[in-house]
Amino acid sequence: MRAFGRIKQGEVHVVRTISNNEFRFQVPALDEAAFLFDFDGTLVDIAPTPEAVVVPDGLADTLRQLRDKCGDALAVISGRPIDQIDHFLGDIPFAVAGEHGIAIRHRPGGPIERAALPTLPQQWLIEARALVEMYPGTRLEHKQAGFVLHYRAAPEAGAALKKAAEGWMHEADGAFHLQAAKMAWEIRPTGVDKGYAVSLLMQAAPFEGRKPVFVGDDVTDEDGIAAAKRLKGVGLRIPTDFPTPAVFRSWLSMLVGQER
Ligand SMILES: O=P(O)(O)OC[C@H]1O[C@H](O[C@H]2O[C@H](CO)[C@@H](O)[C@H](O)[C@H]2O)[C@H](O)[C@@H](O)[C@@H]1O
Repeated sequence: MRAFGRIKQGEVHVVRTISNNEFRFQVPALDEAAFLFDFDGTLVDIAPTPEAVVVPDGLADTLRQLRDKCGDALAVISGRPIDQIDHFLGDIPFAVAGEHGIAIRHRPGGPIERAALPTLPQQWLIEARALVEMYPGTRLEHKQAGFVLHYRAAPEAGAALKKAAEGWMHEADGAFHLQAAKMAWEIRPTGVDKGYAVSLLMQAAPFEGRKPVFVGDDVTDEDGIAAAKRLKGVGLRIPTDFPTPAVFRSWLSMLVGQER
């Protein structure tokens, strides 16, 4: 499904899909806005595995144009580590926040700043490795500060993985928490989220003084959406405001003036 029309009345955007559904929201003008986008399920479609994601034709060009038109104020805020966003998007975003805000690179070529957080208990990793061995099709994605148990290829294993993770969270006594993700459970240190990343990025150039427009699709994105709204900006979610990533991308290309 793709958007095929947009009416802009002042700052009100109306996206109409081929099936004639209508989505309305307000977005600041490009010279007043800062854009902070989630990656998986927002800029790109969900794929069977994290590596299988495809950056659709035209997206890089659209994002470059957007960055150009909003004074460089374009960031990607992802649950993925920063190097994976670099792999898919290269130098397109000005800033990148990875691991849900734990790692932030504020400017192109700049250092990656990591939040100081509790160290992941190695015993959980050992147990997680054993667990994914027990359930074929599941997989472990190890991040620096936590890990993800994926069950997209083995949906029937989701409940068992969750139960194990809940046991670890009981031991963690609040230092870590369990995040529901898309066909996955993520174990993350408590204290940093995408809202923190939005707030931090918005404190410095080229984002400072602009109104944040955050777009995401998952539970973890709700913190980014809330932070953008707190900062007098806009928080939009797929599927509430855009039915699919494809419609979101169509809207983006219309926003920068390449009507599709
Ligand atoms: O914050 P995001 O940029 O949306 O990243 C969220 C997680 O995305 C990845 O997993 C999800 O997307 C995969 C590719 O579409 C999919 O196969 C998987 O089932 C999803 O859970 C990534 O692997 C995670 O590290 C991110 O936290």
